[in-house]
Amino acid sequence: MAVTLISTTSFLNLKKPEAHLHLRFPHSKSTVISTRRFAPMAALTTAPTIGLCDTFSNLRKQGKVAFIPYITAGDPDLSTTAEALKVLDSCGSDIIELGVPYSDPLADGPVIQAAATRSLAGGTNFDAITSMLKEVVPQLSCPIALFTYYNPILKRGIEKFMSTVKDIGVQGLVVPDVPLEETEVLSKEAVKNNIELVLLTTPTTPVERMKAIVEASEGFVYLVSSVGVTGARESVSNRVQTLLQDIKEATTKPVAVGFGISKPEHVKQVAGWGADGVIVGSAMVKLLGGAKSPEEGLKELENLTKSLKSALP
Ligand SMILES: O=P(O)(O)OC[C@@H](O)[C@@H](O)c1c[nH]c2ccccc12
Repeated sequence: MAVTLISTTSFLNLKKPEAHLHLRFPHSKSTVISTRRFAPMAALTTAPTIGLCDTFSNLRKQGKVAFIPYITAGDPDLSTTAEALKVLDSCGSDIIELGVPYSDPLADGPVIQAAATRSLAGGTNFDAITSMLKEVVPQLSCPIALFTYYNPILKRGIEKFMSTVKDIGVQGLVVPDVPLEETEVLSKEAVKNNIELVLLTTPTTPVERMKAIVEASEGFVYLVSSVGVTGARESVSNRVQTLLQDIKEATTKPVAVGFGISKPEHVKQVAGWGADGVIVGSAMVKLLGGAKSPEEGLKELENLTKSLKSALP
């Protein structure tokens, strides 16, 4: 079973990595946003999950669009996260994006920032997440998307980080605050560990930079639908349609759209514009983090997933 640890590159075109501490994600042109997987083992084992790219090509053959939910690991706690992964998987998610909580999630809006704070306050750390994944991944039929910022990777060391996540069957990597210029370092280690490196492009990424990004992206290209941070929006900008066209002129790689998507009509619209996948985060996180009990959160997560998934071709 392969877990896809998707780590994004280069939301911010940061000449000096320390600069990102003063920048909000994503920005005006000046800070061009480029873009840069617990019970005893073998409890239930299924065939190894295919990778990101293969997941998309299988869906493409069936004329389907990937549904990719995001939740924050450890919010409200890791055992609920383990259950949530199974719920999302059984409700038909094609790739599940799981966030590693981080103290300075500059690309995240209030919902996901609060989830990260709760999770860290509850003692969640990277080792606990990977041991949970080691147990849960064999029970899932879809690759998990685990989301992390650059510091946790640097703190652990890129090589050690990559081999650790590979051991849980990870196939991809995405980090929102790493400069595109440093993508190469991640990419080399990623390839060595058979990890697909997913890169992101945004509405403010200049065409030439977007082309370099989609060229280097593995697995799929993440199109950030709107400027600003993550968070459910009332509507999805029509600009996504032209952004998708521009990207599809530059590459045949699958493109998944994220940011702001939270309703079936959003999902329908983005799929209708030609997206190969839709990513829904804050709307999911809000249900889990805001519920009176984990059971209630899981039930609401199931309902939202089913309603969004059913809106997809
Ligand atoms: O929360 P939204 O608006 O539905 O967007 C998806 C987003 O949550 C997920 O892909 C994500 C979580 N944290 C991020 C940081 C940067 C880019 C993307 C993300």
